Amino acid sequence: MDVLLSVEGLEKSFKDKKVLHNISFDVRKGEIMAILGPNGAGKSTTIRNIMGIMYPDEGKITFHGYNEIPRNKIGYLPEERGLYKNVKVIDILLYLADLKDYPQKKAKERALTYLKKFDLEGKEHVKMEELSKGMAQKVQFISSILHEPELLILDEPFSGLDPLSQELLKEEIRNLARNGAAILLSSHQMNVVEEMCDRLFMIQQGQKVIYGTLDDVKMKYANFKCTIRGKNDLEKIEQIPDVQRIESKEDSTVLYLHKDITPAKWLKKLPDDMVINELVMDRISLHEIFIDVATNKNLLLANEQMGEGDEHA
Ligand SMILES: Nc1ncnc2c1ncn2[C@@H]1O[C@H](COP(=O)(O)OP(=O)(O)OP(=O)(O)O)[C@@H](O)[C@H]1O
Repeated sequence: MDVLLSVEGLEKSFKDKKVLHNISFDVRKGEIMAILGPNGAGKSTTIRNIMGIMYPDEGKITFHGYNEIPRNKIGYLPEERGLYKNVKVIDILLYLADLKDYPQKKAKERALTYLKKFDLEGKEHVKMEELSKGMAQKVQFISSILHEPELLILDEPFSGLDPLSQELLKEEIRNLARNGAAILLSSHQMNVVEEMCDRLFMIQQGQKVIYGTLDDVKMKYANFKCTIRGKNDLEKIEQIPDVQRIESKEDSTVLYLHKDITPAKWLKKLPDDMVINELVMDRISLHEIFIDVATNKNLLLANEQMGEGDEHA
């Protein structure tokens, strides 16, 4: 896949506090790439540097290999929401499209199509201040895609949206990627990332901790866990080999297993008299990986496993 945006060796400090350390990743045409990390990790700072809202101390950002970032080819939904309040929906959409040199007639057609798609038909002449928060957010999303950007940067696009609107938005983001847009998405909703993204880049305290395809990350980093429903003595469960951690509730137990176990072999080690009403063997979720990384539990492991060589997997 063609690399559209390339970020190389980004460094950024605020006064004497360094908040980005050697951040490098790329976003390719037609992919949805997630940028993840705990609060304060450096996601928005990275995005603001890409958008030219601030400048890096070191490093290079290129678009199709060129240093010049063409603003009219980028769509951006910032973390801070809010468009001009005292302006009608259609006027703000056309104004923003015009700023990107996008033809007005086409912009109007697209605006009306998207308003309908996002359940905002008939709202084109309503003032922004009269919309609900979620409605205004959908208009802001429309403003970020109206000019058919090649690169779309979405900072927490789903926050504050009801489930139906989230689904509509997800579908539209997938559509845009299918049609060739490169999408960089920042989200704290790991289930959404797991559902939608092709690759992910995770930052912790301004440093890369994980970078790779979702499949790669799960294969290399998500150990197996075994959930057993059935009432069993904890003492007996504790005898089972290759278990890293046990979470036990009333009649359900989750066994987090060591890396490198072979599921079929491990299952044979369960005691014959164990009460099993139901058993599920799967890998830990991205949500659990995130918590492990954010609490530094597996930080070392993450760095070891996702070395430079894996980046272009
Ligand atoms: N303008 C600024 N001046 C000084 N420090 C800043 C500024 N902007 C961000 N920071 C600091 O940089 C670090 C990274 O912040 P950033 O907003 O990039 O994090 P984030 O990953 O987007 O977090 P969140 O998930 O909370 O949005 C934080 O320690 C923050 O306090």
